[in-house]
Amino acid sequence: MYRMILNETSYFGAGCRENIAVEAARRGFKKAFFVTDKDLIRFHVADKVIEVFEKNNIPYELFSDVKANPTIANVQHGVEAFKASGADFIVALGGGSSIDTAKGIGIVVNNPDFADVKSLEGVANTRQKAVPTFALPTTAGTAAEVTINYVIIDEDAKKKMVCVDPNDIPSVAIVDPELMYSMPKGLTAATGMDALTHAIESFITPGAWVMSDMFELKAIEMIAANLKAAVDNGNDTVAREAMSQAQYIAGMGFSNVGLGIVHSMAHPLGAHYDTPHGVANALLLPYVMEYNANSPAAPKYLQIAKAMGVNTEGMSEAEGVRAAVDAVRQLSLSIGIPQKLHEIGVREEDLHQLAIDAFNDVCTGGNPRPTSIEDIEALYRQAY
Ligand SMILES: NC(=O)c1ccc[n+]([C@@H]2O[C@H](COP(=O)([O-])OP(=O)(O)OC[C@H]3O[C@@H](n4cnc5c(N)ncnc54)[C@H](O)[C@@H]3O)[C@@H](O)[C@H]2O)c1
Ligand SMILES: [Fe+2]
Repeated sequence: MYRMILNETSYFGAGCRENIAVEAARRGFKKAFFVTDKDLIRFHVADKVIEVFEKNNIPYELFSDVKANPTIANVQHGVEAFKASGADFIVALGGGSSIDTAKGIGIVVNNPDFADVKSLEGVANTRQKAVPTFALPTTAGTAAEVTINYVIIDEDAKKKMVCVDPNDIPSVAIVDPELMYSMPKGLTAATGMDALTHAIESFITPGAWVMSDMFELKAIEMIAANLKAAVDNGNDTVAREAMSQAQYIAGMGFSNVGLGIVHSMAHPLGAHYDTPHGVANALLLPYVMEYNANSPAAPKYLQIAKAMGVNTEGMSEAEGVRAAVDAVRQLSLSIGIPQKLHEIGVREEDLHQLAIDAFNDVCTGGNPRPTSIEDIEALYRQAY
């Protein structure tokens, strides 16, 4: 048996943010609680949504107390601000950080038993759907606008909590590439590699099936063909549009079948050093792909290589594995991703603790090769 949970309605394409007004009117919503972050205000991305509110006389309350790699406090402040606002729906604009914070807010407002936020970790037993949310991604990476997950840092425990809850899925996704043009090169590169990691991990996870495979292969193909162009020229409208769609397509799959230990290993880096999520994934991905090739997923590497643009005709399974890993490493190098953990401030003496945290991450269950704390620590050392 397989399950697919997706948005009620999704829009794609340049300028599609105008549909905030269409959907709000259709649903009879009166006031928006607008969740975003300070950089998106500074880069005038938030203005593009505020213009839609103003043009259509939609009152809104701005909440921008969200940090990259958001915390429990971000969610709790948001819950208080939402209650005081008189809003009846949420508009979340941002990368994964703003959208995930909005998901946490929407869940806690309608499920007050979980006000501590900590109890939402893993698969929480919430009873009510979140406050209806329209999610507008500004990065082409996390696909948080279509996933049933959100990731919040518990600062006391120094831990990224992965929360999995179908009640949090945004009702409307609005994927407008014009909200992504202002991403600097490094952010475009890192978030694009996050999307590639989603596609590859969920293509080889044991729960993958025909429909998720269809999404993930297409996403890999689109990312391989467009990510470098989007990094090289942020105003390349074709590459930006393709990336905005590719990351969503990857999300349709991974949200429903799960990920693997690239994500398990990336999360503690975010919690301990505030490493940007995409950088952590991008750096670890080739090492973990090599490790996971020793699993029942090995035959699928040929398909990954092919989707990455490699001519795989006549290749053996072992050659397919090599080709897939090489293609990913090459793409990563070509867009300036750091290749070693010591370059991004990770401390060697922390690697054992990081491995324990990674092993206990929710994503570990989706890995195609059964793993252990020792194996994960060895992978961190290899990437060090
Ligand atoms: N919900 C999910 O399914 C899911 C999946 C993967 C990752 N995540 C989580 O998402 C978070 C990472 O999200 P992210 O990688 O999208 O980045 P982010 O939301 O953390 O944003 C990083 C920085 O980039 C800025 N930024 C975003 N869009 C911009 C734009 N268009 N122009 C200029 N600056 C912009 C932000 O203001 C912020 O300062 C992590 O916490 C990660 O764990 C969630
Ligand atoms: Fe991710």
